Amino acid sequence: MGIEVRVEGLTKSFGQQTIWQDVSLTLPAGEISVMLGPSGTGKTVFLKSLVGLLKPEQGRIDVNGVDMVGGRERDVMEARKLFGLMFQDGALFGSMSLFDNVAFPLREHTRKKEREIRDIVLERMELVGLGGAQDKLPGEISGGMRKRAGLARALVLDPQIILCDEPDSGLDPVRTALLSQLLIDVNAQIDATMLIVTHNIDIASTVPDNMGMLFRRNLVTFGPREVLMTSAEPVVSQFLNGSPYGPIGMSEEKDAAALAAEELAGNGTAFTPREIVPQLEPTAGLPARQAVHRRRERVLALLHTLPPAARDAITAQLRPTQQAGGEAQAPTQPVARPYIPPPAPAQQGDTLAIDQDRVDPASWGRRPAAPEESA
Ligand SMILES: Nc1ncnc2c1ncn2[C@@H]1O[C@H](COP(=O)(O)OP(=O)(O)OP(=O)(O)O)[C@@H](O)[C@H]1O
Repeated sequence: MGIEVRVEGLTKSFGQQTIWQDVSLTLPAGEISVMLGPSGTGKTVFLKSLVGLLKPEQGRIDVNGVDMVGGRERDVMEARKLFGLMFQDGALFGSMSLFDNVAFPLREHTRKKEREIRDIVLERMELVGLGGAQDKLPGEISGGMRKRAGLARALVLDPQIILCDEPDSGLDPVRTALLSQLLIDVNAQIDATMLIVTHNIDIASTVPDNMGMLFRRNLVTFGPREVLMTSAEPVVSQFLNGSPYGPIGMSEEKDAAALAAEELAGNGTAFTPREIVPQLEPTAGLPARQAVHRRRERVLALLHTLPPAARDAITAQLRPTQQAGGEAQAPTQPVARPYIPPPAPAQQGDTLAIDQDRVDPASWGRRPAAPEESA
């Protein structure tokens, strides 16, 4: 199971510029969380701080008993091995094949033999739908494939915490929907704690268990997804609705005069309640997400602390139903799948389609057929 990440009172500045201050939140073990926020609000800085690559001036980040801010560098380096990182652009080495890119962390951080490395790399590439593409160079493949290669690389060290920085950037809507499904499927199979930074509302509304938002150097909110989805905060409403009207401007925030002018023109940030889209479920045939059951218990325990709108939304979805026999039973999970048109004919490996055979959990630990065998 993934590891809980506890952030307390975190403040980060670069010189005179405060990026965010007094940020406190907990990423629950094995659950998927999303961090939203306009450009430049410090989401990437937050991810880099979690893994100890940037050092906030104040606060602590507890990962498996190690403080990633003030802990001994040797302990921080050790704790860093618990993380898998997926960067915006895949961050692949252009001169290395996909195989070598994905193998890189294993060669750098372990003493595994090449045969074992090969097995792990091919498994993870298969998991993300890149079976057969191991000899390609990053420059020879599509942006979607590069993302998936980045995800495969993030998975090779069996991470217990996965951080994804804008995994959807540059992807078309279909690839984004398939990527959302892939993130859910990966979580179902390895039960890792995941934090995804994204601007994409489709990912935000269908993938995470928890959501947060950074704005004006502060964490606006962080908690069960229903809290943010039902929030009447103008900045949250504006962001989720993609509206030009509200506190977010081109240079992050509008001044009071600009906001007053919008109000006068009748373009104020009136709250419009939005429908909560059901969360995606793992692809048929994969194990159920273990986090769902843990989250149900956790969220029900903190229900009384949440705003009424969030409480109602959660109660509608989570409250165990009392059956005639008296036994409490969890409600069936709502099923929501984005419409995915049939994939166009594609070259081998040049699609983000989740092929059932490829992601069959039984394939874990089994060496997939080499391209010439499967051709
Ligand atoms: N190493 C650094 N030195 C100085 N300033 C930095 C550094 N890294 C980031 N910043 C500044 O921190 C701020 C937040 O950057 P960050 O990349 O975290 O934003 P973001 O929310 O991820 O933006 P986007 O959504 O556009 O990717 C920016 O003003 C950026 O210029």
